[in-house]
Amino acid sequence: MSESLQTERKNATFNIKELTDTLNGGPEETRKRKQIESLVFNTPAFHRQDRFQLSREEIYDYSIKVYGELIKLCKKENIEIRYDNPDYVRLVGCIPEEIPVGLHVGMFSSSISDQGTEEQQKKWIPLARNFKIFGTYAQTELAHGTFVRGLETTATYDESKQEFILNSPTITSTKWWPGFLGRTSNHAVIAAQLYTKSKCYGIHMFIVQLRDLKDHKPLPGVTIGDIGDKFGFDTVDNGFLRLDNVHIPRENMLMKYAKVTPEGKYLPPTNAKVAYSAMTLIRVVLVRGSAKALASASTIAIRYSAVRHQTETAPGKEPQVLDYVTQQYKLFPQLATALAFGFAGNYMIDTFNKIHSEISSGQLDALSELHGISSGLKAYTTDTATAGIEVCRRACGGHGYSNACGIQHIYANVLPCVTLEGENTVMYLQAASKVISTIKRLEQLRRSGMDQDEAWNTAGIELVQAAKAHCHYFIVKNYLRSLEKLNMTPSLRKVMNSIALLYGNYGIDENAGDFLESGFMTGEQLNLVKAKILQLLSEVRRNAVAVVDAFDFDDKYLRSILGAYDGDVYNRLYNWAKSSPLNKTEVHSSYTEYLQQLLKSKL
Ligand SMILES: CCCCCCC/C=C/C(=O)SCCNC(=O)CCNC(=O)[C@H](O)C(C)(C)COP(=O)(O)OP(=O)(O)OC[C@H]1O[C@@H](n2cnc3c(N)ncnc32)[C@H](O)[C@@H]1OP(=O)(O)O
Ligand SMILES: Cc1cc2nc3c(=O)[nH]c(=O)nc-3n(C[C@H](O)[C@H](O)[C@H](O)COP(=O)(O)OP(=O)(O)OC[C@H]3O[C@@H](n4cnc5c(N)ncnc54)[C@H](O)[C@@H]3O)c2cc1C
Repeated sequence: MSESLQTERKNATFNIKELTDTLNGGPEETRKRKQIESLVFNTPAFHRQDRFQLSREEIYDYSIKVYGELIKLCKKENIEIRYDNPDYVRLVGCIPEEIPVGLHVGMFSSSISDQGTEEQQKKWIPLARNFKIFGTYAQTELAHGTFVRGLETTATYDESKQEFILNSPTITSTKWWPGFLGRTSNHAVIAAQLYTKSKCYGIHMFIVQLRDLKDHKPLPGVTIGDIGDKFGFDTVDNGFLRLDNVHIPRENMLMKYAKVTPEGKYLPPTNAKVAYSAMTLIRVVLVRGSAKALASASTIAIRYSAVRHQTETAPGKEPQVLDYVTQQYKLFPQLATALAFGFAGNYMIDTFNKIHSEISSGQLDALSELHGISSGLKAYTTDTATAGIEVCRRACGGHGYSNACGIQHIYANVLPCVTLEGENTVMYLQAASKVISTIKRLEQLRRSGMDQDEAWNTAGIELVQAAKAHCHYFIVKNYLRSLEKLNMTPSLRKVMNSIALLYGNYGIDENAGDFLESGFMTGEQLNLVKAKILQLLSEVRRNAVAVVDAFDFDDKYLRSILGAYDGDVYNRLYNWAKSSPLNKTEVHSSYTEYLQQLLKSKL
């Protein structure tokens, strides 16, 4: 155990377990979480030491193995695989890899349970829940992702056969990006333009079988594969799919809201956007996912910054880098943001569950509001967390650039979230319409003679800025309100208040221009904010390691040599480097192959 970390933990002014329980929702929730997590951390199949030395194909193969192990574990422990089962969420939440079950449960199954009729749910949900089929959610196409109404895949109703014919009419209509589509899934919920009696009724969802259940070969009319290497998400076979007049029964259209009768008559839903419900669920999940990712990166960087000593500030005295105010200004706001986003994630999940049960009973009034706030918070938290995770990585200096740091994998897994489930700019624009000052701007543009679309586009930058400000304001308000409602000992509350005040003041300092421009604050007041930040950094310093310890991440989850709980960084780093495949032999074969000839040749 690193002496520096031991001292940090001894100096803490609050009870770490109390904060862990507070963040988990109580000691019983902590107990349940740790009990469930131990199932994963004690199953060797979930932890390959050489995971980051595997080829893309080996990693995919490994992810499918983990998929199978997870299903076996859930069956053995009688944990129902549902996104609304807390034990399942705890279990899958401690596996740091993106594995196929996420999309199968979080989008394929949830689309059917949210948008399928009773009969359709009775037929498909047991198959999905018992993994008799593997599904994905195939909406995005080669040429369209954001513009859902512009998708080109067609589903044309043939009333003589009472079937839909699914077709990819153009190269641009090829489904492109859906997770676990390329190699894994044998079914998909497919978004397609519905045609009946030669009329188009827009995007609807259809269950389509893609592969034979006996030998997993693509069915007739199905061309399918992986889209190739990506920036990250290397366990995921994001795929492409072309459909050449694939026939499916009429009953495969998800018809809880919109319907097509056997005679081909279209019966519209009360709100067409209910078809988008699967996206809303994942946007809600991504808010909490961003908090967890930033908390993980903060844990690694703050522990390492307590272990790392650098530069003599006095003869013979080399301080911990965590004592540098610049290092505190990098890391403590990330820690505060992770906590703020955690509370925002809790709010989002609670709000989603409340509105989701209303929607399930047919009350769709709050659908648009849920869409607005979930889109805005998804955009704001994924943007901010992605940037903050990189700040944490850079704060680890040279070893932050080694894969031994562990932050790279967190970053690579969070980075696509600024795009998937709705490209963030477009998502901000879903919340901006609620912001009064921007509306005034739009009205001014309209009065100048612009039409709505042109005015909206011209005001786009301000709309996005307004949406960000709205989301930031909401998160600060929700953070403070959440702390007020929590029972905490005075010592813990003091620490949490300092961190929350740091988050608020840091946000003002980061956006000082807006506060000045809007007249909300003077230059003098902004100087007071900067002074307050310095004071708060000093207050947080003493407890920073104890606060990240309270996140209670297992070393097997963090997979970080720099951020391990015991802080034994240098020994581990040396042994990790020595175990690199490149060091298998004293002399690498490239010497005899190439270097030796170079040395001998007369260049
Ligand atoms: C744990 C599981 C791991 C999963 C890993 C993640 C896998 C990734 C999956 C994906 O990426 S799936 C594909 C995601 N794609 C998108 O997010 C596409 C983004 N684009 C859209 O959502 C829509 O195109 C749009 C930008 C919202 C615009 O939609 P549309 O053009 O149809 O809207 P308008 O005709 O302009 O009408 C706006 C009107 O509709 C309301 N609305 C829009 N979307 C929703 C919704 N999801 N829910 C409810 N309401 C919605 C919107 O509020 C407007 O209402 P009013 O203001 O007019 O009342
Ligand atoms: C890792 C990963 C996993 C994915 N998994 C799935 C999946 O499982 N299923 C699925 O269906 N899809 C999936 N996707 C696709 C994803 O949902 C889309 O990429 C996403 O919705 C963005 O759409 P796009 O790619 O068309 O981006 P575009 O919209 O083409 O974005 C390009 C640029 O255009 C800008 N832009 C676009 N429209 C507007 C506008 N109206 N106003 C202002 N600016 C605009 C954007 O802001 C952006 O800067 C995945 C993507 C990734 C990266």
